[in-house]
Amino acid sequence: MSTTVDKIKDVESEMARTQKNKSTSYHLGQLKAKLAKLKRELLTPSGGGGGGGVGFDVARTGVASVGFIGFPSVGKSTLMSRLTGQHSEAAAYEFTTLTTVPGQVVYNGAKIQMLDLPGIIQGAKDGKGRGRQVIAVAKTCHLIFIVLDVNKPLTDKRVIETELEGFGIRINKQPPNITFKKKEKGGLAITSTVPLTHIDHDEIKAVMSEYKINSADIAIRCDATIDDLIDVLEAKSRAYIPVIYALNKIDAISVEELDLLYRIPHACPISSEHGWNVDELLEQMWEMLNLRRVYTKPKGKMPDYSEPVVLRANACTVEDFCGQIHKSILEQFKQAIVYGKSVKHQPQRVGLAHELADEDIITIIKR
Ligand SMILES: Nc1nc2c(ncn2[C@@H]2O[C@H](COP(=O)(O)OP(=O)(O)OP(=O)(O)O)[C@@H](O)[C@H]2O)c(=O)[nH]1
Ligand SMILES: [K+]
Ligand SMILES: [Mg+2]
Repeated sequence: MSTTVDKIKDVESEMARTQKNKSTSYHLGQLKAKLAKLKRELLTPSGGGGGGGVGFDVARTGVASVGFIGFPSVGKSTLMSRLTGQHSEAAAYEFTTLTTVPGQVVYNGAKIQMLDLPGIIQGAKDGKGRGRQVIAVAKTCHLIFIVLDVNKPLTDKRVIETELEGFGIRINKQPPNITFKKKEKGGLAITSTVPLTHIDHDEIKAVMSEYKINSADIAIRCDATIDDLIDVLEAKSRAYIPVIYALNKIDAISVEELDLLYRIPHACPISSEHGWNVDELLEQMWEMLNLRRVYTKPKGKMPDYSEPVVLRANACTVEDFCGQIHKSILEQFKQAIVYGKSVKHQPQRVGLAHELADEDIITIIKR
């Protein structure tokens, strides 16, 4: 019996043999969908092993977690110790770190968990080394630092990205703007609001049929690729995670070389060893995490600016705020009075569903 890895190789080589043209687009669509399904199978084997594994899952603390991913000896642990004060063993030999090492940074009053992880190597997503367990942890983080050694060629960047993408992580990307609604009958009705330059309807039909969806309304609102469509169908095994490229060891390069590095999007050149530019890295981290600080103002008093309640952008309603303070507040909740960017009038009375903005000030009125 051939293994999933064998099957993947077969499909990949068939795709390589097949030229892309009008008459093969249906077949290629089928192959791409098959490939996506096989890859998912590989990541979630029935016997387990696709998940965190012993020593890899750690208790999550703080409002968000940031995972460190990179090849061995790029300086992840040195960065960890530098940022958090939590000692993580660093040394010149590869695979110094063998498990997840958690630490914490308090930034703008928000507790942020940092996860130093073992190095990964090419082929990690296919099970080389402990790569799968490592990437599985990264997949549950709110932000990933891809740590790169500036002395190594930047092809390393591409390799790491491929490893993460192969595991269903989508880097600095929003979910494709495609929706579909299954129907009992009537076939596929495909509508698009922009011209589709990468896919034709045959390819879409082939993919949908591989997923056994023969009748549905499909609305495409972006110039989607077939991979985008597959990402939507595989939504459960995809994670859209922001990434910052921490370009480490800049103490070892010239100013001219450093200048080139600044052109890489989402990059932050640093020296973990010397602590150079790590403030900038934290600032970028804060931007990317998109957290919201909400200050509590007891009735008739000044707001408490010392200890904000910090919310994530996907859970930032007044209800989420109350939940963070104490569940019992919800039972007595009458309304909230809010000052700040989330309201038109200063102040404004709002209900539980109101979404709060960064640095809003809130007073809860009880019944
Ligand atoms: N020159 C220079 N060396 C650094 C810097 N950061 C780390 N190093 C050195 O790089 C080597 C590896 O550092 P680690 O922090 O152990 O790297 P790692 O990525 O955690 O390695 P693994 O846990 O083995 O994957 C050590 O010898 C560090 O002293 C830096 O900013 N500049
Ligand atoms: K090391
Ligand atoms: Mg390490």
